[in-house]
Amino acid sequence: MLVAPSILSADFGHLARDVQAVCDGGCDLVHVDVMDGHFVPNLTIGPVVVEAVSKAATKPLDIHLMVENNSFFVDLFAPLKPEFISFHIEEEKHPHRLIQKIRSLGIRPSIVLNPHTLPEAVEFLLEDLDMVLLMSVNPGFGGQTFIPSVIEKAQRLKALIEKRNPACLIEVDGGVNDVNVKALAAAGVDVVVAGSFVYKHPEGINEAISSLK
Ligand SMILES: O=C(CO)[C@@H](O)[C@H](O)COP(=O)(O)O
Repeated sequence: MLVAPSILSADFGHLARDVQAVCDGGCDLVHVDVMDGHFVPNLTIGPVVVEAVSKAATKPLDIHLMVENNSFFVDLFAPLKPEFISFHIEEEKHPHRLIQKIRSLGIRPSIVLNPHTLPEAVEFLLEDLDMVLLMSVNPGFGGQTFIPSVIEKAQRLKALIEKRNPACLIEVDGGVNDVNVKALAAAGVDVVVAGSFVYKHPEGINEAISSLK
């Protein structure tokens, strides 16, 4: 299992320290939640802060856009050369065009599905995608409770991926811990995002990451 700690649960007063800590602790990606206060009822960080994250990180960035006007935000973050940019299908009229744009910028494209969105919504985009991110909470905040129906959804998505593009990864985000990660792994999930589990683990960040792996 690849692990992408969400820096939303970091101490923003010591952001570089907390980014370095998850990288030193063995994470695979650094997950960055960009929220605009419109698509979701929360506002987080823009390119100035994400540039500081990118300088502190020794692992690739995994940027999750929770915004209106995806294309504008892709342009803002592309110069930071993240590994992935994920955008919500619920907020994009022309997802195939945006996938092509992200790839043309040398970034791996990924689409996010909210809890209610069917996995079939991305079936005919899979061959152009490197990852599909399934939300296991409603986007906008860290520390929420895992929605168990995502496990069945991951199984359905995995079957579509095996048919259309076996190289495409499945990532799950929200309320992930060392218990539900086992069912996620069995369902075919490749990457988990975890914020509070990693940053607030009583035995520390390294133990949290290794227990998810
Ligand atoms: O995108 C989001 C929330 O919108 C997530 O990345 C959360 O930040 C994950 O935090 P936990 O649920 O693991 O605390």
